Amino acid sequence: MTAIAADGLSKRYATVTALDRISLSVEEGEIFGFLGPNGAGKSTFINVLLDFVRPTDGSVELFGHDCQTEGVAARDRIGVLPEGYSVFDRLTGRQHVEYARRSKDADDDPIEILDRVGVREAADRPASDYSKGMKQRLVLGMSLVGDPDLLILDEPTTGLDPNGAAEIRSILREERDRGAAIFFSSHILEQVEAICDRVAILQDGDLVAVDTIDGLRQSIGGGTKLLIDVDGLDEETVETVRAVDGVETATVRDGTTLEMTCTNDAKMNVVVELQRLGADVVNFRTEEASLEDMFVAYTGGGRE
Ligand SMILES: Nc1ncnc2c1ncn2[C@@H]1O[C@H](COP(=O)(O)OP(=O)(O)OP(=O)(O)O)[C@@H](O)[C@H]1O
Repeated sequence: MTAIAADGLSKRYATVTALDRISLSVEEGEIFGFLGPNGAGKSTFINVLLDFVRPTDGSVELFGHDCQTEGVAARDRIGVLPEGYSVFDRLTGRQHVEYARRSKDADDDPIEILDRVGVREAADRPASDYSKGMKQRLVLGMSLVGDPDLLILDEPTTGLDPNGAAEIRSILREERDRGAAIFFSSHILEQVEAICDRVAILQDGDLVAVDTIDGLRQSIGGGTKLLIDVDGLDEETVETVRAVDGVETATVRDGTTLEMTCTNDAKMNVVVELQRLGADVVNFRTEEASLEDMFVAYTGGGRE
């Protein structure tokens, strides 16, 4: 079933278009990453899902229920890790999960939930004593209560060390495998790449790409990056290469390597252009494009 269906969703503030006619859908059983530079509109989109913000135009549904006009039904089956969440300082971890259990009318065992997110040892300590990463784990645990069909997570691995981030990724995979949809925003591209089935890239309120990571790769230079080692590489050479038709990005790595994403047709033209300039090419190789390369190619260099 479709978990999220946005149709022409727009949000305008006085002078800013935070979302510009966004249409996308997220299905149950998939992990969907939401990427974009600062100010792209990611939080605004999530805030419309939660009805903290009202759209100017268009609509969005969760499981077929409009987020604004049928809010209670729309949010009945979701778990949320919001941006800038706060915990109740005087309540223990266990009491937080009990609170989530009551409000969702669920019967999960609080200790099992706390164990799953790695804070079982701190179950009976007040949340004010928790570190930032422990608070993040606790709120993620609360979002899992009641086996929601959709998890909406704003930067779920913020504040976690690499092991913690890997544990959270494995929890998200388990949730996906039991059939839930996972929608999460992140600025950690490696994490998105490691876990997402599909990715959306948002920039200045526009959806510039929605695809699988492989699909994004294929649309940028056949999924490969070209690396050319040039003796005495100078800025003029880089600028000239950048201007070749079909070259999407061209940067310098380690002072001597020209790193580029480009269409397949452009590859030969780049080599020809380098020869014309009299550049001394010492090596030529390709590498699989990373999500970061794709993000730069799509957003023109902006990064969160
Ligand atoms: N209440 C508001 N009033 C006016 N403009 C706003 C408001 N909330 C957001 N905006 C603007 O809308 C745009 C999108 O902001 P949003 O917070 O959704 O971006 P974001 O992608 O979540 O950014 P970040 O990664 O920095 O959190 C920005 O230009 C922001 O300044």
